[in-house]
Amino acid sequence: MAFVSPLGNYETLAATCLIDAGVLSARIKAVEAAKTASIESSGPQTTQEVKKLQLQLFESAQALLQAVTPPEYTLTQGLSASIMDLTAFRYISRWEVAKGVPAEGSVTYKDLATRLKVDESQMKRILRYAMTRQVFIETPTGEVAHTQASLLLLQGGISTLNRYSTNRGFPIASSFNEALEKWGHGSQEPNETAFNIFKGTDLAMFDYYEKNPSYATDFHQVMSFFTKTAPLSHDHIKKAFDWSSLSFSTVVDVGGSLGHCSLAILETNPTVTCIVQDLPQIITKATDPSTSIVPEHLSKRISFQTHSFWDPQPVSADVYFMRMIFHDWPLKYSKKILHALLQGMKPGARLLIMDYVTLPYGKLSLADERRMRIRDLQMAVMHNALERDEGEWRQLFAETDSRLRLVEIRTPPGSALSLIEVVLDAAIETKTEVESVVPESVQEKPQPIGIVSQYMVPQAA
Ligand SMILES: C[S@@+](CC[C@H](N)C(=O)[O-])C[C@H]1O[C@@H](n2cnc3c(N)ncnc32)[C@H](O)[C@@H]1O
Repeated sequence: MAFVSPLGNYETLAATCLIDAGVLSARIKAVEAAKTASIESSGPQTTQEVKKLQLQLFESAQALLQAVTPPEYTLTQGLSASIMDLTAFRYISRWEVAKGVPAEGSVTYKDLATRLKVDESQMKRILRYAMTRQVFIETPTGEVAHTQASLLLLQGGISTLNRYSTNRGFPIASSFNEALEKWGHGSQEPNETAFNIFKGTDLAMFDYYEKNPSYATDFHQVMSFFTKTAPLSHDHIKKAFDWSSLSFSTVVDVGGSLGHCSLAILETNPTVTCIVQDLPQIITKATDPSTSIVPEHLSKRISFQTHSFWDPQPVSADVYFMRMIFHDWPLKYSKKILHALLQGMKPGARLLIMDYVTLPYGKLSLADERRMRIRDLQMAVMHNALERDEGEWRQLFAETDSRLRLVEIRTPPGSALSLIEVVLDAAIETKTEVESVVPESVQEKPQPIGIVSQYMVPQAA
């Protein structure tokens, strides 16, 4: 007898949709009424509120849809749809179809095909499929017009992400099985991945990017797009830790890219200085006046240093900040990063890791659960890495060095990332890199319970 997942009964799920729909409609009506009466409706805040309610309804509807989806659908028709979504979006992105359609009004298939220099019949079939996903629409006179979704393809961030997902993400992920066949199951080597099969390279992804900076551009654009989304907003960096408690401290931002996180930290405390470390290509970009993102008023308190986190940490600082670094690396390599960092850390120094902390299966809404699992698999196919739960974070610290004490895990409301605060205790013994067994002293030592409060996940990362 198959296990039927407890998704709740149909009436409850449908009632939730009805309530959410009612609240959303009422809010939209109130906003419209305020506009008609020329009453000041509070602008972006109102738009945000409506979006939030729309998202709530979308999530309730997904839960209902999931409950009523026939079991065979996901494995058959649903799968065919996923394949054709990717095929159509890949075509649309490659031949920049969105740019050929006027933002207002419509265009005939013939004129559009001529504009794009493609075959009209092929294009029409692709677009008619995409229309089933609300991307473009056919007007009553048989012409092509934009929908809200297709218009988004004219925006930098979303079109870059769409191009990256269809051209890179999809072909890379589809090589996952080949990577396992070639290198075996459970490899922890970052150069034995689906990415390596896809590119035919023996370089790990970030090393490949260092050697092929133009190829890396898309990735960095996608990262910068994600950083602007609410769940990865810099505000969470400011709120996750009491930066004002630091006095004339130096923060080393390891793998800090162009320094965007450090800039957020600097804004919280005028006595703090930051050193951003990253690979040579990135530091060149960060310090080149034409690509630097550092505003004049913060330039005296931030510096950049070429440093690979595989090498001993050259700076002895009060605080080390590492955001979205460890999720790119499996246990074996994360331990190596920590060992190299420990070379520069003095007792009492703090390591602030801002990264994902996954929750046990089933603790999140279906939509959030799915987003979390997507990210985890992205790490698997790109790097043989993973998103960690609290136990896996504890394991990483305990297996690296018994002096690394996890103080607390905090998740600011609305943040996809948690702040994991770790202190280097003054202690007796440092484990060597080759040892991987958790020593008895650590097993017996009561660990503080981490606080994983509100947990939200972004669209992807
Ligand atoms: C996922 S990005 C995170 C960037 C930034 N910390 C943030 O939160 O947006 C990973 C960063 O690690 C850097 N990186 C990769 N390998 C590195 C290495 N060996 N040493 C230092 N930085 C490295 C990459 O260049 C990139 O900037």
